[in-house]
Amino acid sequence: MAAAPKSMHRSSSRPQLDVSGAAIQGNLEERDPSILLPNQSDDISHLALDIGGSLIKLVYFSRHADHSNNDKRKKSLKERLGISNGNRRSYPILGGRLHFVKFETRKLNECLDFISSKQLHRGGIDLHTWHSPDDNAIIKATGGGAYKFADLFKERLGVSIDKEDEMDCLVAGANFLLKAIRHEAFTHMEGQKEFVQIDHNDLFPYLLVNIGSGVSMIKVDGDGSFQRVSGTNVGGGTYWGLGRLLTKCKSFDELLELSQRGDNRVIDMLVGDIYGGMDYSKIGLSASTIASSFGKTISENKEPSDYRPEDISLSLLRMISYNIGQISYLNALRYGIKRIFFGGFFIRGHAYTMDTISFAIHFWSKGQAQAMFLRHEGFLGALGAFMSYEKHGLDDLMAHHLVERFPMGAPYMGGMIHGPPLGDLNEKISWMEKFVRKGTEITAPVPMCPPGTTGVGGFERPSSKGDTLRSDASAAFNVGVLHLVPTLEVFPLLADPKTYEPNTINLSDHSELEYWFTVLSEHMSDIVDKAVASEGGTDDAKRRGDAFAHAFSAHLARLMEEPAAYGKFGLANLLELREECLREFQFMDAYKTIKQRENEASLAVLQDLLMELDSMSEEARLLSLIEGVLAANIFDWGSCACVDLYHKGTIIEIYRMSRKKMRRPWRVDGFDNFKERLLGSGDEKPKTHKRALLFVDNSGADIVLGMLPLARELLRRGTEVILVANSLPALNDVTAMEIPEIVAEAAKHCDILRKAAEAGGLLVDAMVNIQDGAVENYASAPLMVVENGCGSPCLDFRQVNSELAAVAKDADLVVLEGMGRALHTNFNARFKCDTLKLAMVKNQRLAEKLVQGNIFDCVCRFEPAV
Ligand SMILES: Nc1ncnc2c1ncn2[C@@H]1O[C@H](COP(=O)(O)OP(=O)(O)O)[C@@H](O)[C@H]1O
Ligand SMILES: CC(C)(COP(=O)(O)O)[C@@H](O)C(=O)NCCC(=O)O
Ligand SMILES: [Mn+2]
Repeated sequence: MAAAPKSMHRSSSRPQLDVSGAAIQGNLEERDPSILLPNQSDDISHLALDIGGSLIKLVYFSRHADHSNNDKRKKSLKERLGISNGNRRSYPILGGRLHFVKFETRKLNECLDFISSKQLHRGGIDLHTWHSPDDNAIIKATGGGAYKFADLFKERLGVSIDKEDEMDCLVAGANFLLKAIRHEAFTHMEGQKEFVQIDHNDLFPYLLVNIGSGVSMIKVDGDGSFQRVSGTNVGGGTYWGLGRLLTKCKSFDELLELSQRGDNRVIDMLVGDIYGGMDYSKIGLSASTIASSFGKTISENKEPSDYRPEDISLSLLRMISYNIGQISYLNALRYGIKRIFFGGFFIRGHAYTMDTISFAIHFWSKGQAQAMFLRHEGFLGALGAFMSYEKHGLDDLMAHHLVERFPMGAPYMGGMIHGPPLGDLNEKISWMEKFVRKGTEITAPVPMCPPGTTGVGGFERPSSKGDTLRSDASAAFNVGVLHLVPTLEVFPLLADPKTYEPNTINLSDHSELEYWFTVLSEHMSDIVDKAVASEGGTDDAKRRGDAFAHAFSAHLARLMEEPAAYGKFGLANLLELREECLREFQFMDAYKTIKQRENEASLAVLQDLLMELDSMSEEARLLSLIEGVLAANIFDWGSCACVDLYHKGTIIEIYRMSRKKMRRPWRVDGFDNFKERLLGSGDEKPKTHKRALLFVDNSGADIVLGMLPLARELLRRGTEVILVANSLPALNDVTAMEIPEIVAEAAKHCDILRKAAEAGGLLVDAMVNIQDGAVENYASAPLMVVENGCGSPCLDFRQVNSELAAVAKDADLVVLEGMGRALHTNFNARFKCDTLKLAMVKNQRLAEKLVQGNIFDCVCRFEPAV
């Protein structure tokens, strides 16, 4: 075993920064000196490299200690529900994060500094297989640089490089991405990006074209089964190298940017130039088709400096992209392959490059073959090298284990600031402040005029007009951090997991995107106020609040410009992004005090409500309970309309007003069906539900006066009830952690709840009994709490906590409550069991779109098991 890396104990919510030995590198007068934190490291890290001719790609994994199994309550819940891990390892994979970073190969030193500042080379204390017998740390690496720089790595970092074959790695990386990332591949035609759903059973064979410095073409037939069938020396290095010679550009991005303002007709010889302005229609060539790239320069007596660098860059880019497209097509044809995936950093997410390649494939194959691109384009080799570590278990990863997040990652690019992802909060904020001071929008695009009419083989007009090229730093936003969460699973009650789509609203409709952009922007100041107040309103909190606002605005602006920048992104993702962004700036629970206050106020009137309910007939009570849930769902701090309302009355006043306004029929009214299912009709007594999962929404009146009384009714009828709540806070939503306390308080006023909570192990006193194994002795059906595995106001049933998935197997009733979980997401979702969707619509546009109604209308939708 290697010596343990210098790691520190730190709480998960507020990591400490180890600044011992911190030093500013280089010239202090420099604008952005590098800051090295030599003793700071992630908890445990593993690293793999792909050192290419142009770029070094780094994939590293940081693992965070998992404390979840220490929870006493959870353990007893597991026993109660018969969820056990037995002797087998509970999860085949480690939880943690995969980060993607790149450096220019010519700046290898920056890369070495980065690795050493994060101690990435010292990872793997608990997996001795990742170390060589002589205790030397080993880093897996591929690409030519793994050979060329092996000695340097040994010298500078004291690590040995374990060389992995480049082609093996490319294929392993591509197969992994295509299998594990839901929206990894996309087509790009005429400026339109479209994500492709890959059918894993129908993936092979495909042609993988990796456009790095040079180009490799690999026919892939399966995992580890492939053949490099071709390649070309005219690749990314050619574009960058020739471009540099011809334009004097200092960076690749500058060259690419130039192309966006270019007109290649000045450089390229077109068919029209040869045919006196006419088409050569007999063989299908229009006058604007390029007959000969750079051909026009032969007939003019000009020096290279007489041409505009913009035009040169565009001609070059077209020539090379088109050429690669054409050779790819020929190879696809040669092997009868229909799907071609393009990777490598030459692509650079650049619309024009992708359009040109797609055009070539489409044109030559007459639409038979399709070009697809990959979001992690340049990281295939590095990922493959990472996969080659034995026993990391990543091969078992499935799409539902991965959650992609988009933190403000700019400091990692270009090696300006080296620091750990969490500890560098301060630097992150400084970085935000610096950008704001400079008046530079972080995501500001470089303006681009649509190039003039040019043509390649009938490619009349480059269609990626309006396209933008971002600096490398912000382009890094395209690829987020992949969170590996082994505890996530597909919800087993989904009727058809394959076709399930959580989002109801399609943000690829630009007017929708614009609308939600405005709503979220308008809500910004309120959320910042709450967040800052939740942290005591200190100067530090204000500074973080500002940084959050800038970061989230930057994300919004970025998405407005390029809706597919972060992959397929729905409203649920957008709302979750906001919560994640708050957490990134260490606002762990912005609505903490509001939630407490509302819980207290509601608990104070619970007893009266329960008495009132108990005086009713069964039928009247059921209606009153559902009315209660709908009325109490008004307490939503995420809705602009509701926030306005709160300035006008107390919680109880608003609740009463909301109840008073309840008029049936509701906008969607399936109450009678639900009632019939529960109470039956005539003499027929229906079967009692065995287990109900109640997906709860907001704190305060919503949970206390709405969902708890409904739970109580089900319990009293003999149904086991599991309250399913968020794992992490989102707006004023109640979290799973907060519920036991609320239930304990409510149980003081109600025998039914008390007995059920005791039976469910929710009351701390009751825990003692449970450990005696006295579970069966409880007369009451149990009330339990399970977390859903997410921290968003919406819910994606493809990725829920494994405990929830386990308890769902015996459930025969699902109740989804609230706008986020029942309308924004899952309104159209179908389940294998009876389902009740309850929500008040607190947004006018949504009301119109979804239910052809108005704000504050209610939805009560009952769907019997399918
Ligand atoms: N920031 C950059 N610096 C240099 N080249 C870049 C950059 N971004 C994209 N490229 C392009 O990507 C190519 C390298 O792609 P990559 O997949 O990393 O291949 P390699 O492994 O050969 O370095 C370069 O030749 C260039 O065309
Ligand atoms: C974030 C929410 C989905 C939460 O609603 P809930 O699930 O609590 O009913 C909702 O507040 C929302 O859509 N807000 C933005 C729309 C608006 O301000 O009108
Ligand atoms: Mn909510």
